[in-house]
Amino acid sequence: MAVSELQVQSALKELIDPNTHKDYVTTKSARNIKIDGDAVSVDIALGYPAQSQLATIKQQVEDKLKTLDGVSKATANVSFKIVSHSVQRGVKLIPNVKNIIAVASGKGGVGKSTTAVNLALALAAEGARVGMLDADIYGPSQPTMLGITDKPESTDGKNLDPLIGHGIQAMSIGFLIDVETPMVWRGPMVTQALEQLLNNTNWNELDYLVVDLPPGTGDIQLTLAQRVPVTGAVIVTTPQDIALIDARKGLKMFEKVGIPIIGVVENMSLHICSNCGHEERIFGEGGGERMCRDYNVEFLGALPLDSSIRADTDSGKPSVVSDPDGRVTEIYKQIARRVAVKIGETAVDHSAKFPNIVISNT
Ligand SMILES: Nc1ncnc2c1ncn2[C@@H]1O[C@H](COP(=O)(O)OP(=O)(O)OP(=O)(O)O)[C@@H](O)[C@H]1O
Repeated sequence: MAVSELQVQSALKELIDPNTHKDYVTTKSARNIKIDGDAVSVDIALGYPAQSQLATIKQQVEDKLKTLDGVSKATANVSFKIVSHSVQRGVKLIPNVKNIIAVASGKGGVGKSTTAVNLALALAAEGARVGMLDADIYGPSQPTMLGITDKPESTDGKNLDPLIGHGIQAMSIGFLIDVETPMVWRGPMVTQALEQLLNNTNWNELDYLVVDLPPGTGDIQLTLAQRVPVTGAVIVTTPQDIALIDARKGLKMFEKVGIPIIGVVENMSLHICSNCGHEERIFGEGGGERMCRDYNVEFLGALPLDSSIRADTDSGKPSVVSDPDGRVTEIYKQIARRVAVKIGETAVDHSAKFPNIVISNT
C-alpha cells in the first residue's frame, strides 16, 4: 500500500534541523510533498543560507523517508530563500537590502571589526548575497581587512558603486578619505556621513548588509541605531569584566531603540599556545554566557585568541577566506548560521505587501 502524506509528515517531524533545532514541519520548511506509488518527494526550503549543509540535510531527509513502509525512492529538494524582516518603527528601508545586521561593541579593540568581516564572509560562504558597510568612521578598518585598495566609482553619476572584496560588496569612509590623516568628526557630521554611505551606495540585491558600527554607546551610536533600519544587532565582547560592563550598556542601547539583539559573540575567549597547544582563559571564564543568561539573549559562540586571526585580517584575507576549512572558520560559519536563523525567526516585513487603505466618502 502506498504511504500517506500524513505518514511522510510524521517522519519529517522526527527530523531536527541542525540550525533551528526544530523539526522541518514546525518550521514550515517542508513543502510540496508528492507521492507517486513507492516514490516520495519533498521540498525543504530553509529560511537561512546553509550551502555547506544542503547535501547533508538532503541525505538525512531522504534516508528518513526511505525508512517508511512502501517507500523505495525518496527525493528531497533542499534550498534556501532569505526574505526581508522588520526593522524599528518609523525608519526608512534601504532599496535592494533585505536585512541589516549591526555589529557593535561597548568598548574599542575587542575585535568587533574582525568579527563583522568574518561574519559577512561566512554568510557569503553559505550562499547569501552580502554587503559590508564600515560605519566605524573614526577608524575604518574594513578596506584593509577586505584587501581593497581601489576607490569607488559612480556609474550612474549619482550614487557610488560598492567595491568588491572576496565576493562581498563593501562601502567605507576609508575608501574616500586618507586614513593616515586624522579627521575631526563632530556628532552631526558622523551621522550624515554614515547616512550618505548607506543611502548613496548602489547596493546590488543584498540578503544581508553587515554594518560595522563605531565602538561605544554614546549619542552617536544611539543616533545611528535610530536611523539605520536594522533587523538585529550582534554584540561583540571579550570576557573581561570591564568589556562586559560596556557590552551590557550596548545591549541596553539597542533595547532602548527597539532593535532586537540577535546575540553575543565572545572574542578572545581562550588562548591556545601555538607552541604547546596549552589552553588558557587569560581574560576570565564564562562572562559572555553569564551576561546572556542575565539578559535572556543568545550566546552565539566564542572565538579563541589566535594569532592567525590577527595575521589573516591584517593581510586582507580574513580567516574565513584564508582557511575556509579551518576550525576558526567553522566557528564563524556556525555563528553566521545562528545569526541567519535568528533573523529568520523575527517577524517578516510585510510593509511592501500591504495594500494602501483608501477611505472614500462615496
Ligand atoms: N580572536 C582574535 N585573536 C587574535 N587577534 C584578534 C582576534 N580578534 C581580533 N584580533 C585583533 O585585535 C585587533 C583589534 O581587532 P578589531 O580591529 O577587530 O577590534 P575592534 O573592536 O573593531 O576595534 P575598534 O572598533 O576600536 O577599531 C586587531 O589587530 C585584530 O586583528
